[in-house]
Amino acid sequence: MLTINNLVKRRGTQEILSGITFEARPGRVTGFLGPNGAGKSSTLRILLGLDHATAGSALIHGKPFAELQHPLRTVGAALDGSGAHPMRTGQAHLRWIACAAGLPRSRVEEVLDIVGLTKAAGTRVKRYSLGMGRRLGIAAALLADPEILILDEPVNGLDPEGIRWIRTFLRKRAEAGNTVLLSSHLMGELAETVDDVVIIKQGRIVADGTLQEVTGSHSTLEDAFFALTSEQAGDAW
Ligand SMILES: Nc1ncnc2c1ncn2[C@@H]1O[C@H](COP(=O)(O)OP(=O)(O)OP(=O)(O)O)[C@@H](O)[C@H]1O
Repeated sequence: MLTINNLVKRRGTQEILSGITFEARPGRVTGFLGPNGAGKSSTLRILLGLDHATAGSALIHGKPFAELQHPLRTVGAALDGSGAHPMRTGQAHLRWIACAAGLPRSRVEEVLDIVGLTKAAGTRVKRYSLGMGRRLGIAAALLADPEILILDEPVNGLDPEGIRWIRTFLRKRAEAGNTVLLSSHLMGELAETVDDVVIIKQGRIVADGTLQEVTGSHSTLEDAFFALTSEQAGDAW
């Protein structure tokens, strides 16, 4: 369970998060959606202990990330890129992380299989496509088999096959009882994947509910998203 409560972040004179409140629950895929610069990554970075909040809290099972007893077993995250050295193979990258985290080597082969990278395990990361890099980032996040998965813009730039794979993968994760939180500025690709939707615009939550609730009277989630996020002129996309 992820609980974000009245989160505020100021950078200099700019308030980039203004009282963000929402939850992501087990067994569900929660889509954290909003245009570029809305504050999605900033929220996720605070949740993962990579940045400090000015006020409010972002808790994982009721605790800040830094206080988790078993952080890797609790939460896995893939933010931008795979984070792998381009000259390393995907397998070597994962073995290095597994070793540092005290996880068995055999788990590397398991996660390579889960993300469909077994055949490319021995290929250097510099030769990976964008989609393969995403899969490698997800594989690293899965190494300790965490209950919670947090992905920042997982479908951005992927081809239809890659998007389909991510959708199926996330649905399976949630159906197994895990909590999945993903951010995106793309709506069309996600409507079939998410159970719950949180929409952020200019550092404020403008909608929060089940997919059906947020879609409301609009014909699609994409229409609802545009209606909720394009009220003011001059919004950046
Ligand atoms: N390190 C930083 N220093 C200063 N401002 C920042 C920093 N990181 C983010 N911001 C600003 O905070 C705001 C929110 O940015 P953030 O990256 O969280 O948005 P986002 O919703 O993830 O956008 P995107 O979809 O483009 O990744 C933006 O105005 C951005 O310019």
